[in-house]
Amino acid sequence: MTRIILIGYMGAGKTTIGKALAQELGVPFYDLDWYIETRMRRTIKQIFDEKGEEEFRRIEHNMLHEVAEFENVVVSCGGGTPCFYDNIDYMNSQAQVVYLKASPEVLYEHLQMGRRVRPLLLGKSPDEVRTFIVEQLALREPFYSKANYTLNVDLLDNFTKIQTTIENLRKILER
Ligand SMILES: Nc1ncnc2c1ncn2[C@@H]1O[C@H](COP(=O)(O)OP(=O)(O)OP(=O)(O)O)[C@@H](O)[C@H]1O
Ligand SMILES: O=C(O)C1=C[C@@H](O)[C@@H](O)[C@H](O)C1
Ligand SMILES: [Mg+2]
Repeated sequence: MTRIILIGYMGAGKTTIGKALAQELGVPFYDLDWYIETRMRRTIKQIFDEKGEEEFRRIEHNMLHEVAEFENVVVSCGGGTPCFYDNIDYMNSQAQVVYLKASPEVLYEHLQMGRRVRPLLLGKSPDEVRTFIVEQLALREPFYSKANYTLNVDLLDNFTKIQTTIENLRKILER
């Protein structure tokens, strides 16, 4: 049985790498943010706006328990998922959990790509976003580093190297 969960800060590449890894392993891919959006029929931003972060975290916790019980899957989490409730311990008990570790500089670069709305970064200037990443990453690192595997993705920072990331992941997971 293959059950792999990717965690890490916003922009680390959980969705990008997760999707590609699932395709290679021939198993379904679930992105927890997308799963929540489909189940709630609301975007993550709408949930934050309408219900607040605390309620979002409660929904996220419940939905994590749904997807982490599927068999033969790759799941990518939201950036904050491991940092609330007992989510990280629960994930470690259910799956091979991989922390995609990236420096604030690489995270910042990634967050400039794509057009995804990230409620926690809205309304911040580039400098404020940089400072926010450094400070929040320091607070979250103790949770992320509990993952039973860690892969540093700083050196794998371009599109062709996404394949190298997948190969490295398969090696450490022996999949
Ligand atoms: N190894 C990589 N090399 C180059 N670009 C990457 C790499 N990983 C991710 N990216 C790019 O960085 C951006 C953010 O990646 P992605 O959306 O997968 O991050 P995430 O961890 O899922 O973020 P979030 O927590 O906000 O959902 C994307 O545009 C993606 O193409
Ligand atoms: O880092 C976070 O706390 C978040 C990351 C996103 O994936 C979403 O789950 C949401 O925007 C919150
Ligand atoms: Mg994502």
